[in-house]
Amino acid sequence: MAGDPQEPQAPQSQQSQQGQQGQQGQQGQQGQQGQQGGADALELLGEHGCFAGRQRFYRHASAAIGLPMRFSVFIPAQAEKGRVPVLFCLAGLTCTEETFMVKANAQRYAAEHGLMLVAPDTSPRGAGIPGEDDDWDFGTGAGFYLDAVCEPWSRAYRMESYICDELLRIAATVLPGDAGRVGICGHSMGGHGALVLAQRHPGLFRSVSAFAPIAAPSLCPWGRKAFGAYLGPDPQDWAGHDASRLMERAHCPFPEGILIDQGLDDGFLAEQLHPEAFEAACARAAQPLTLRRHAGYDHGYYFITTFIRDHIAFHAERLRA
Ligand SMILES: N[C@@H](CCC(=O)N[C@@H](CS)C(=O)NCC(=O)O)C(=O)O
Repeated sequence: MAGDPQEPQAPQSQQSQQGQQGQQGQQGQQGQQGQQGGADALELLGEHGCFAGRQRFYRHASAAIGLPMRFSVFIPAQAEKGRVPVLFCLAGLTCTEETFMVKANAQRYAAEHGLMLVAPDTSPRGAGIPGEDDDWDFGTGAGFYLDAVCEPWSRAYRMESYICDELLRIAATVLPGDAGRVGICGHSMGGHGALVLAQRHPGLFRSVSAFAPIAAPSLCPWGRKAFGAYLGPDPQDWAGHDASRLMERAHCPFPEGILIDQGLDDGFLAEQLHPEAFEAACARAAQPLTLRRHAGYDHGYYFITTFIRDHIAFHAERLRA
């Protein structure tokens, strides 16, 4: 369990989480950074056998956030033979680094395809910012996967840098991920994160999908509340962090398509999610989009686990080369 620090029972070859790059196959430019100075040292909090691979939970001192951060990773058995493609899995409001791994059943399909899964926490924790724990949809558990520019949030709420610089580097150096084959998916706030980070960092992420994403945060209460505090009161300043507004000014950033699943019994759909705005933006941008609307499914993980197999296969196909 991620919340219980325990003595790791890692195999001998994995007890040190640094300096094993040479055994994990080829490493790219980012691998060089991971070897210097021990800045990316990881503390193994828990490890479990899972579909012939390893499910691990880590804590580390995050330079991007300035606080300890936790993340989880599923390493498939294929990593014993060399670097493997990586899929970042971003969870929604109130979730932790544990939620997706425990509830989505993604490991079963990631093991089949040889994909490594990385699930970060959903915000910094314990930043000491007044009000950070007051609301379930803002502050702790609600980092929105962006770098805040407004004080006091900008002191720690830097989830975009954390994921795109720090965690990606760790995944491809200390861990056996391939920096050239990285995809991103997410749920709700994490779906927003996936659609936005993929568009903001097209060189990093080669595939993108989402479950019930907050697809037009400028238009919904969750997004307005978070963006207003993290990015400032002027909605003009939010355009670069809104999946639909980014797509409106793009031209087919993902020629191999984007996959979104949305439950039609989702209680947040009408007020918070706005997939139709992203759909319209994709049409304008000539971006292929598969947006599947499913009667009878709500916002939760029973919905996600129903369709996770398709998302893992979608990413595996695009990350294979
Ligand atoms: N405010 C409610 C709703 C939060 C919620 O639905 N969070 C979604 C993401 S937006 C989630 O994935 N929750 C975790 C779960 O369903 O296990 C709560 O605190 O439970």
